Amino acid sequence: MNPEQAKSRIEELTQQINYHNHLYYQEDRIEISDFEFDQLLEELIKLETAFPELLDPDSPSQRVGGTITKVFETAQHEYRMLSLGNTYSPEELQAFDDRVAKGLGHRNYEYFCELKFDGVAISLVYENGRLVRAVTRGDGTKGDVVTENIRTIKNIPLHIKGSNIPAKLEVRGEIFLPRKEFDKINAEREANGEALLANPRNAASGTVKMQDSAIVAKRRLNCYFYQLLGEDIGVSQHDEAIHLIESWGFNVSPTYTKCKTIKEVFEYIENWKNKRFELPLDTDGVVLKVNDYEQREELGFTAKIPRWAIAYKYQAESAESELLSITYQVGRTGAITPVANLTPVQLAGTTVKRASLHNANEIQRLGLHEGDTVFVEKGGEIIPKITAVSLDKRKAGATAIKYIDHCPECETPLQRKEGEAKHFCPNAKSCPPQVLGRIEHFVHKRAMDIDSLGTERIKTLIDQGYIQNFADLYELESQAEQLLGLEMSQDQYQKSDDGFLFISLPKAFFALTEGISLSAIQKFTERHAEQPLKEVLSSFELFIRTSNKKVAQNIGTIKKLEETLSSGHLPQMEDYLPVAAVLHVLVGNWISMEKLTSACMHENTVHGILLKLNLPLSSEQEDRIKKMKANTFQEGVISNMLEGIKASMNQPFEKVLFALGIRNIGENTAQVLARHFKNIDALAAAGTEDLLAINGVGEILVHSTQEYFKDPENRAIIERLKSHGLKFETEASTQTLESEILKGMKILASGKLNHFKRDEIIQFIEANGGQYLKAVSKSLDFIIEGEDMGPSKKEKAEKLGVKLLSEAEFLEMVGMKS
Ligand SMILES: NC(=O)c1ccc[n+]([C@@H]2O[C@H](COP(=O)([O-])OP(=O)(O)OC[C@H]3O[C@@H](n4cnc5c(N)ncnc54)[C@H](O)[C@@H]3O)[C@@H](O)[C@H]2O)c1
Ligand SMILES: [Zn+2]
Repeated sequence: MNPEQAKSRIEELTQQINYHNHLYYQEDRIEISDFEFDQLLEELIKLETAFPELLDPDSPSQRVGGTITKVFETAQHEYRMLSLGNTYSPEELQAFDDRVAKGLGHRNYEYFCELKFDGVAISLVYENGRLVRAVTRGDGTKGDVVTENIRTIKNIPLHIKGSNIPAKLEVRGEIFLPRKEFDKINAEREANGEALLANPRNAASGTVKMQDSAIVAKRRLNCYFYQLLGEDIGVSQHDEAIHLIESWGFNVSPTYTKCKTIKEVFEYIENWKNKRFELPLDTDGVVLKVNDYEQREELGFTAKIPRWAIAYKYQAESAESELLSITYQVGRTGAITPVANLTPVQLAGTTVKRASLHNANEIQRLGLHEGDTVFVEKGGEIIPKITAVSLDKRKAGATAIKYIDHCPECETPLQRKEGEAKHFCPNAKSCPPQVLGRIEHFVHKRAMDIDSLGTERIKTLIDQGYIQNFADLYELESQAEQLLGLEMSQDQYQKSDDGFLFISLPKAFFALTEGISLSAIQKFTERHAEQPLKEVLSSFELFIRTSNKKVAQNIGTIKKLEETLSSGHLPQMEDYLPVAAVLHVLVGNWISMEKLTSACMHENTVHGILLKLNLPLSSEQEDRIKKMKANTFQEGVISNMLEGIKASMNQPFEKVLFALGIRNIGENTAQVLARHFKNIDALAAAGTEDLLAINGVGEILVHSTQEYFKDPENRAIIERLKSHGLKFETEASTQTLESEILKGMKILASGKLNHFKRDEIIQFIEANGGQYLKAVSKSLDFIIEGEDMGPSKKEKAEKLGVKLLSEAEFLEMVGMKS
């Protein structure tokens, strides 16, 4: 490559890297994997090394990738917050160790190793044991002050206790969102019809930079600490520092260890390669650091990274597998997700049987054909993905995968919106997973809070036609009697094309016999799965003779079953028995076969059939028939459920509004809207202007709200809910008299107030016509200065010429002089 070519390639790389850095740090999004990003950076560094005259001091190779935002105050870091060098190759890691050895004149040294946590870096400054400031890494020199948000993280000490705590110290760590929390948030977002968070790292980063600490608190972020800094911290080794901060109550990941040689480091890396997936958070490598602080000083820094530490990053593992089929899942919002079913392979320590395909574009991009051999990769994600197809192994005559055009759950033709990657089922009103999703959202703890209604129960009530939307819940009471004995899992049933009900062999055998356990019967039927039904029946007789005490009685029953099957004109199905035949044996002759068969049409469970026939059964017969059923609704469960439904009528308007599941109206928006409009009719009648005037309401929300209220069916559901006594207006506020005394004013409160708690002051300002802003800015009318308002905030306010009012002055102004 000549200097000309190098120059243009360097420019190209710089531009690309800056673009991806911007996405990654400012927008919390990615378009390429970390590996691809690191390759770009490595290429740039190589070129700059080969052509040193082309090195621009502003090159992304010389700078820490992040920047500061304009929303928060900024603070200078006392010690720069650097990045880490990284490598994916053992050879380069060995080369790093050689450099360290050389740099230290081949004296002895140790490495402190721990996992590289995939989150966001944070710096906490403590003065006299009190947390005074939390700052993001920013551009390495200065960062955003996000103290309020960080305070909400439960295991971050606000005061540190212990002896010998330096007057001033700094602790650094990585904030992360535990994978479980991430999944939970996404499940909720999906149910609310909100956009999903891409990965736990982006979610953590976005959360730390949120404007509203109350939402941050709900996200349950966590943090691992890995560094202690300060003038007189009194230790000279890193591991001692870690023990120290641990003893002060900082959360330290238990994964750390000390290694005496690079060989031990390699063992550590190998050891965690698969085990790291069992950790509660995403990790993407191992960080090794020279343990001794004096040795660190000798080794020093480059512009961007320390020379005494490096990150070894794990490459995503890949394996080959065969595509068996594609399942199309219908989400709670109707979005279709294709999932590849694969022959099981071992990957990153787990057996992989499925891989996500995201959407139709992805299938097309891969050019997937039936039965293809594919490469699967598992990175940080929990669900592996297919990265490529092995064309050499494509089977002759294989056809390309054709994407479905009808909903697999309800047969409605699928739609795809302009600019959206996913297909979706537009039948929101009666597509079962969508109905389930809405009702689950409705009963959610943070909505109507009916905790006696779990997913399985809701599903059953939908499948059996008891509810179609949440308004039906309030009419369940009148059907309590029918619910008794309702079956919850219907895996044991099959229906023929014309709607005739069959029951699995094990369940039927279990009901027909006595003294044999269901699991023994299941083992028996598994062993005989390949045999035709006739042979299975005679094998079962043999099984009874050799393993059961009640031989005569049980054989008699099976004989009767054989008779029924051969005499009647009952339909047949592999591995299943007609429910009519089993009931005939159990109930006896006094009900005709015709009646039984017709009752078995278009019913989904034995429970449904018995309701239809309304037979006077002996208790012994009832007991035996019960053995055919799945888990059922019992009396206690039903009364519990009905009580929960009744109690939910007391939920306040904002919860009811949230529960309705209007697109884009999350919990907080519901609160804001409820407070503003006070009742549902005012909200329904609100015009675009009225809505847009509210803080935090944008066009998208206006659109979905208006769409919702336009639909007569939604209005009808609201009317029904109203008639059942649900609250569709706010209760008269007990807190303050509403006034317009603060009308049009933009206000911030900072520091500790005596008269108000944090959320009270916000409520108070809003209830009196003012607007609460969360950061110091020019547009503020004034700041209410609390007891310990931060000096930097104060300075900024003064610089911008924003007026400061003491709490007493503010109280006087609103006529609440205390
Ligand atoms: N995919 C993309 O488009 C894209 C874009 C930009 C950056 N990135 C990725 O971001 C990373 C670059 O970011 P970076 O400069 O922050 O470097 P880095 O994240 O690779 O390394 C530095 C950071 O590691 C963190 N860390 C985690 N565990 C640690 C531990 N045990 N000890 C010390 N530090 C620990 C610290 O927060 C530190 O700031 C690369 O991994 C890169 O692949 C990706
Ligand atoms: Zn559907």
